[in-house]
This record gives sequence, structure tokens and C-alpha cells, in this order.
Amino acid sequence: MRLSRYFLPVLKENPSEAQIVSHRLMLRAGLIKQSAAGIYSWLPMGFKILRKLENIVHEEQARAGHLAMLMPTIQSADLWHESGRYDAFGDEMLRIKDRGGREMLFTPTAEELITDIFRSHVSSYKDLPLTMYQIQWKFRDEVRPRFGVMRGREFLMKDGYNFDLTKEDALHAYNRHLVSYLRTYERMGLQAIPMRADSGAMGGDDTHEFLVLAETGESEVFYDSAVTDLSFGDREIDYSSVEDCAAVMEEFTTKYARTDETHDEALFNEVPEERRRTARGIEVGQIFYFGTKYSEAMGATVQGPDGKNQPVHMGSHGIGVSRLLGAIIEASHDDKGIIWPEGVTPFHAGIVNLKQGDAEADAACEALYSALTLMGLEPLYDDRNERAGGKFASMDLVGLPWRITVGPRGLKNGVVELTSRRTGESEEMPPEAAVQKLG
Ligand SMILES: Nc1ncnc2c1ncn2[C@@H]1O[C@H](COS(=O)(=O)NC(=O)[C@@H](N)CS)[C@@H](O)[C@H]1O
Repeated sequence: MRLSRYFLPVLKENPSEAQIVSHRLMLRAGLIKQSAAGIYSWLPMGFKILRKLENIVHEEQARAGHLAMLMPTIQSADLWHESGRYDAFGDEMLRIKDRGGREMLFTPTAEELITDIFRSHVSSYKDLPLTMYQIQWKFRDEVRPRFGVMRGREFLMKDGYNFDLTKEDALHAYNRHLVSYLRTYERMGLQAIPMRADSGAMGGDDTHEFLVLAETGESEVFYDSAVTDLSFGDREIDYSSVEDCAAVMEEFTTKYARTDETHDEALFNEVPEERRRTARGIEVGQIFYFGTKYSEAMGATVQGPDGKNQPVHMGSHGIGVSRLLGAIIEASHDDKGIIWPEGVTPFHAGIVNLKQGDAEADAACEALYSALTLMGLEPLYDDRNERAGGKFASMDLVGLPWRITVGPRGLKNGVVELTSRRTGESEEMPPEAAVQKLG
């Protein structure tokens, strides 16, 4: 992409309304623009990153054997009356009347609708296990939307729902989701620690939240520092194996790690004192097992092997896709701006031309642009007639992992400068070598 043809409204000053660094940087880097409290427009670069996050979520859900689908954002209140959550959800639910005066709502979550779809078409245990998920916008009329996309009112969520014949099968689905989440967050360059949490409005008993440690996190957490040494890595796992998934659950959730809602001081004191940590975290996902709460309320039953009809066991599993942009920036930035992990960066390298209009420099930039594009690496070429300092400042703010600086002096020696955004280290090398290094 050429910056002269892009839409990237970078702000020079820190917006006064932004209280945390990720909110500040998302506005300054021209990723989002607030349209109302807690509601944002996603400008081209912000939207490009959001789609990268969605793609990672889709890939890891597919790897786990979960089926992608899409439900509407506007739902009839009927199903919510049936489940008894219409009133229970309270003021967070945005209630709407259509032209016929029918009660509708902008969905805050979708247990009711997915259960209705299931009960309309599935009646035999032979069709189980079944997990379907969507990546869809939600609305929750938060009493205090704040911190930008971190606590929005309209936000993007991956919400997945499993339907199983028995509690054991549903707990395997729970563990399978934990595995898929560990991989998902690591691919985004995040360490998201699973912690015992409270089930709140979703109901049920077993639930873990996934938290990214950050001072600006809204959740207070208590954990054994040993959990920060765990990583899933690129190990192979058989998602259909109950043992394999249970082993990962065991490995990642045996040591003490809880949110304040479930914190148990006595248990915490059993952790060796030098390993006890209290911190704040950003909740980037949560998985739930809630048994037959919805299937009984809504008559979602299957005929079991014994011929008897029984309500299915369910769970729901969410990832805060739009919140993740904020979480990643909180975890990866410096005083100059964002530092995007390679797995989610909107462009792989910035090309900075120190002398736009200089025939040799322009030609070298065009050659780099084509070579990188041919390799499938998306460059962002700052071809504007700006002074070098301004170009460097924009590139640092936007946070691409690499910057290639091209100038007439360097070209005289047959070199360009390759700079790593994370380390700030620069190295001079021939243009071809820079392309190879990024490849
Ligand atoms: N106001 C919000 N703004 C941004 N992200 C949010 C907001 N509320 C929740 N989320 C994200 O959405 C994830 C899932 O939300 S949840 O309430 O925990 N779970 C559910 O709604 C279940 N139905 C999961 S399918 C959270 O872990 C969080 O990362």
C-alpha cells in the first residue's frame, strides 16, 4: 500500500479522552474513530488488523473441528422470554421495538438463538458432538464504556456453543476450547493465562477466563508465578482425544490462578510465598460449561442410545476479538507507539523514502515494493513529500515490525537500512538482502 493513497488519519496529539495507552495509540495511529460512547468506526488499518485477528480465530476453531456460522445481531425477544433471561439481563440489553411494535433486541450473546437452531434440527445423539460458532457484533449497554475498544458497547466477539450428549462429553468440549484458545492467543503474540472465574450472566458452574497481565486490566487476579512459564507452543494435539485435551487442561489450570471473584486466600497461601502474585489482567476470553440450563428451558433434547429423550449438555465459549486489539497494544508498545507482533501486523514492513522525487531513491523504493509484494509480504510505502523525521515518527507510531529506509547516500554505497521496530537495531545491507531477510 502507498501511504499517499491510503486513509490513515494519524493524530499528532494525545486525545484527551483516552486514559490508557492502547486507547490513546489506537486513536493516534488512525485505527478507529469513536462515533458514540463505546461505539467505533474501524478505519482501514484498524479494520485490516481486526480481520487478521478474525482469521486466526477462524483457523484455530477449524483446527478444533468447530463449525463457523453466522447469526443475526437483531433478535426477537421471544426466545429470551423462553429462557427467562429477558429481564435478568437488565439494562445492559438494548431493547428495540420494530414498526409492528414487536419486542426485539440487539443481541449481547446468543445462547438462546443457537439453542433454538439446534432444537429445530437435531433430535438424535448420533448427530452429536456438535460445536458451532460465530464471529459477530454484540451490544451491551455498559453503564461505563471506557478505555476505547477494551470496554465498548458495540464489540466483536467470537461466540461458540457446544452440544453434547453427556457432561463428560461437554467437559471434553470445554477442554478442547481451552486448547484452541491457548494456541489462538499465542499466535497473536499474547500470553493469556486461564484462571478460575465466576459464571455470572451465562450461568453454570465451570468457567475459566483468559487474562493478559496488564496494569490497566480491569480484572484483579491472584496467581502462582509458575503459570507464566507455561506455553503451548506448536505441539501437535489430537483434539478428538479426551486424554490429550484433559492433559493440557491439567497442565495449564492446576497451579493457582484465579480472578478476584473466585479468589481463595487459604488456598493461595499454599503457594510458596515467593511465587504468590497479585496483578491486574485484561479478560480476552472466557469458556463456560453450563450443562442443561438452556436445553431444559428450551426443550433442546435428543434421543439417547437408550431411546429416551434427554436434554443436551452445553457450554459457550467467547473471545473478545475487538478487545484483543487493545490488549495486544497494552502488551506490546513503547514510548514511540505500537509494536505489532508479526502474526497480526497490518503490513510487514514500512518503506521510508528519504528523498521523494529523487529518481534513484524512488526507483529503489519501487523495486523494494514490488519484490516484497511478490513474496506475499505487504509493504506500506511512505511515498509522501514529508521530511524524514515525520516519516520515522509515523512509522514508529503505527508499529510495523520492520522499516526499510532508502536514501541517495546509502544507495551510493549500494545499501538501504533495515530497522527492527521491537529492538530499534538498524543494519545496512543491499536492498536484495533486506528483502531476503524479511522473507
Ligand atoms: N463490553 C465489552 N467490550 C469488549 N469486549 C467485551 C465486552 N464484554 C465482553 N467482551 C469480551 O467478550 C468475551 C466473551 O464475553 S462473555 O460475556 O465472557 N461470554 C459470553 O458472552 C458467552 N456467550 C461466550 S460465547 C469476554 O471474555 C471479553 O473478552
